[in-house]
Amino acid sequence: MTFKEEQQQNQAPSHRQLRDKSLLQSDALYQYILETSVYPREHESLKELRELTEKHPWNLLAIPPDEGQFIGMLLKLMNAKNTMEIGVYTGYSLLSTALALPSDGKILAMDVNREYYELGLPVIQKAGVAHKIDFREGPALPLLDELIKDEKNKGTFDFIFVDADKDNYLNYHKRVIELVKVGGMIAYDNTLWHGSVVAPPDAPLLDYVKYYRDFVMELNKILALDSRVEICQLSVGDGITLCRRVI
Ligand SMILES: C[S@@+](CC[C@H](N)C(=O)[O-])C[C@H]1O[C@@H](n2cnc3c(N)ncnc32)[C@H](O)[C@@H]1O
Repeated sequence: MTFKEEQQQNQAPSHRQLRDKSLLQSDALYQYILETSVYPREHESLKELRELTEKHPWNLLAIPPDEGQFIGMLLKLMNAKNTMEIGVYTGYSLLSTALALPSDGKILAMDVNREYYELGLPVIQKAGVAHKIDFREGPALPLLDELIKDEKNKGTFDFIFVDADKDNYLNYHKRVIELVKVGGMIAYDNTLWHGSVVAPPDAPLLDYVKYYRDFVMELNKILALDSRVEICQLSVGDGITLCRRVI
């Protein structure tokens, strides 16, 4: 089936388009994964946060629960302690990270909008992990520039999750590559961008999907050629590219 035909057949909203972001080909399969792996083990507070924000108009922005579970597992395997998140929204990925870090773990979290963060904050506090979070409100680029000015910050982060404005991902990459440690990881979210990275130029895409597609494709091209990182692009959620810094 062509991309166009697939789009036309998907008039009714499915998890791929609306509530949960996933590139899996059937709603039933996605539901099966949730029911057999995520939901029985999802931390009570993640469930609470998901339920609290379900009706928020931008809830689609949050990573899906299977991706949260994946990030949590990855952080534990890496023994990550010092992390950063660019793009917090109401905090689903932030809480997934905070729960996976040790009690003295840290997350430097940035978002232009504190209101979104504060919506989920009570749940994060109730989970007893708010002390791990240092939230900074504002555009991430100047905050990163400030961090880089201080040599002491360079090469100190175990894990950096980038999930904000896609048209700035390359600008983020230029900066976070200096902040992550050799052997540490940067993870870029949405690198398959609703599957649009392989859509023909005339595909009937939503405006915001169309607008960011070229930026995402450019990022993918550059990451594939960047010898400073070893990459692994996974079709989890909307696509996540893991970049392990090697030099
Ligand atoms: C996709 S959402 C993040 C979702 C979040 N990681 C989660 O899983 O719940 C993107 C967020 O990036 C924030 N954002 C957009 N542009 C930004 C910028 N220039 N600097 C920092 N945050 C930005 C938005 O306010 C929004 O909350």
